[in-house]
Amino acid sequence: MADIISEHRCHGGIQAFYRHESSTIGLPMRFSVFHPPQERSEMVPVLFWLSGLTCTEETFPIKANAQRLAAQYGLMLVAPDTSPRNTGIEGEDRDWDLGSGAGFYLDATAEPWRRHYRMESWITEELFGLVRDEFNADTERAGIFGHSMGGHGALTLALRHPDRYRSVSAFAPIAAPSRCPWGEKAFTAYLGEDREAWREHDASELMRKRRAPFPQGILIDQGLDDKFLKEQLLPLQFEQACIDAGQPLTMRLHEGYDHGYYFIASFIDDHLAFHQRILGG
Ligand SMILES: N[C@@H](CCC(=O)N[C@@H](CSC=O)C(=O)NCC(=O)O)C(=O)O
Repeated sequence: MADIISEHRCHGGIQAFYRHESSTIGLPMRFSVFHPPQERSEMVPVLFWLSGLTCTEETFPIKANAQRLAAQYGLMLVAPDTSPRNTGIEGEDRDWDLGSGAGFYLDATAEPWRRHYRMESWITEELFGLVRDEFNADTERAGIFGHSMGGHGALTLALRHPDRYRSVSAFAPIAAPSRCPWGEKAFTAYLGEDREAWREHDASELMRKRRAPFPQGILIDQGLDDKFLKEQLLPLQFEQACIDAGQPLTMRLHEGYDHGYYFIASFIDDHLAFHQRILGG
């Protein structure tokens, strides 16, 4: 059972914030849900949003401006927090790109993270089931999208669980984490030194293995004034992997846009329309 933290009328629906005792994480976890007005009378498709480093479950509902069109389409939006919190692990709050706010959407296998840092299982199993059982969500029509670390999460969780998610898109994803400083730091800490294990959580590596699991395509938007583009994000690695795998991909590069939520808010409507085309009806 999830406890309501707060509820707010928004575009005829409800923007809600929840907390639940997660058996997967072993601690309380938070998430937000936009309930569209249609949910009062029918089951609605559900779109999971994964946020980036330093974000919480509040960042997307406050900054992305997604509720207006989600209300029109009748799409539920679920945004989980980005990591466990207050685990007691020494140094969990020391770095903004590791530990709190930086769960990387995988199940850690290395100490001291492995007990609580189980974001993949939480999102794909426990939270997915909670949304199905407690809300009027049709999880047979589920999609996933995200930004930066959350773009990495959306692509990897979709590729690792294609039975769960029928549609996937991303804004400025960390597209080849095995080859960038953010990914190398997180994977070393959470998965250990064995780079073979990293491949199972790297979207570009997974795409080469999975061979085009999304026939209706994948949408990626990337700003060209993004300060993280060249060192951390490496979208061309993913584009090449899609070409090699025969996976249809629309990769849009935008002059003048940076990494932040003004960029996301500028193109969020296109992403909602993309998912609605696949999940709607
Ligand atoms: N503290 C960092 C900047 C952190 C940052 O830019 N976080 C991004 C996601 S980065 C990849 O996952 C974000 O979404 N921030 C939230 C926001 O409201 O913009 C630094 O010092 O550079």
